[in-house]
Amino acid sequence: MGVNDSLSELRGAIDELDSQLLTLFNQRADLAKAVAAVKLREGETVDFYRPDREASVLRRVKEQNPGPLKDEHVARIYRELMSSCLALEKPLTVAYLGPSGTFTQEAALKHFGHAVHTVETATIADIFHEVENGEAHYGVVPVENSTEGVISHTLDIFMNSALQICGEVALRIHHHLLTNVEALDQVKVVYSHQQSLAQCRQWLMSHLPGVETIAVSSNAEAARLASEEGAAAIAGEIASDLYQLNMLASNIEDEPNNTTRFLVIGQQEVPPSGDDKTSMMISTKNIAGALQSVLAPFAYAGISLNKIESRPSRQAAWDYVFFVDIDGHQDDEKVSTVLQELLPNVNLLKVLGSYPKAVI
Ligand SMILES: O=C(O)C(=O)C[C@]1(C(=O)O)C=C[C@@H](O)C=C1
Repeated sequence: MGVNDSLSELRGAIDELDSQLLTLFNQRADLAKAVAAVKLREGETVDFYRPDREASVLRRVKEQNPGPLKDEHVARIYRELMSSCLALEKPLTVAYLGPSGTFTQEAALKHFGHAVHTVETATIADIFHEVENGEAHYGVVPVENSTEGVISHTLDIFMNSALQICGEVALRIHHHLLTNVEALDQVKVVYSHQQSLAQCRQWLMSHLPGVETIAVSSNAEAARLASEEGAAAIAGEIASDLYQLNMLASNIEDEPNNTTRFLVIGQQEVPPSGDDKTSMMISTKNIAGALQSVLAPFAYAGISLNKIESRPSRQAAWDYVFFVDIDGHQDDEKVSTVLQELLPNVNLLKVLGSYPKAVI
């Protein structure tokens, strides 16, 4: 079959393959249902969702993909396929920062696929509460942006939470100016979340100088206000569809690689997937060289440090907690040896979770 065949012959061949794919997809779904039955038989508390297994399935299809389909597109197809298989095992509820149309919802759907049920919350703290109370199985919280840095509020909540980090999601963030007015000179007010206003600061200064900007609780809320009041909002594409606003200017973020990283939180510890990260919270003793003595053992063991952030501990003035991300899983011998070594030198060491690095 190829370019010399007629359109109807080629479409007939596609129909034939689609029928085979449909049979194979459903055979795969039957196997996932059988896996669920085995999980129920073997465990008292059952985690139907297995982030480590999902990451290795996605990595494997990307590695084995012969093309011409792009690796990332094949991974997205499998992302949705596994999401549907998991929904047959156990329908999952995932909490995100609402209202609907926020980037956190987009991140949740990117990570879990569209077969999960997403529930909105009013604040980041509420996402933690929903998961802690069992109202939601998992939650997705923003943690850092490549332009604006860390979302300190999220880190602060981790200090008092027993939840585990089960995964990470990286989302390219495109901001658009959404409004139903016809031209830029008719825009009198721009609503958005403060992070998004900051990410578009240069664009606002050069295209809407002197126009009032108002920070609100989320970009979706900004879009809702813009549609009600005839104002403008900076938000993403989903919000433009949801609130029926035109895109007067697109991709207005100052930094072309503007990316936000989100964390998936839940009640489960994730086993190694083969390519993992570990996030931890460390409180050092208030003595000279304390931070050095915490970081040096990672370097000696050849463990890469991805990130270190400090936050006031809120226990005493000028007392700090460090949030550290490293390469590797807490069950890896190299990592667990260093964690043991650190214990005598710190006031607190709390592993927030080991989880697969983002695959899609
Ligand atoms: O392997 C499992 O544990 C499954 O439940 C199957 C499956 C899949 O569809 O491949 C589905 C859900 C899990 O999160 C991981 C993988």
